[in-house]
Amino acid sequence: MTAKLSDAEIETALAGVPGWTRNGDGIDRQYKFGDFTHAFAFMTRVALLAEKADHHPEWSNVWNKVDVRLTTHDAGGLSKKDFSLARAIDADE
Ligand SMILES: C[C@H](O)[C@H](O)[C@H]1CNC2=NC(N)=NC(=O)C2=N1
Repeated sequence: MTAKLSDAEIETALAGVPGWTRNGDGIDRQYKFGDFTHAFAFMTRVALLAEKADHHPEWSNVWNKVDVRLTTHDAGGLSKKDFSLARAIDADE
């Protein structure tokens, strides 16, 4: 079982993922690209990172924008896995 982080732990972890915003039990970030194909290529890369981590985003895509939300369903809130995947996504940009 993945441990749910406390508010204090979340605040500390947020410092390591600039650009992400906490909203309730998740963290959110919007990515904008030059066009749809670049947005979709990003989604493909993230899909591979998610599979490798066995931790998957809640996300939507409209043309050149991708809205990503990370939360841990098994924990019912934010866990270390969310911040780890956020860092992996941003390291891959
Ligand atoms: C069985 C599988 O390992 C689990 O369902 C994984 C898959 N990906 C997941 N992704 C996210 N965001 N939260 C989870 O709790 C989760 N659990």
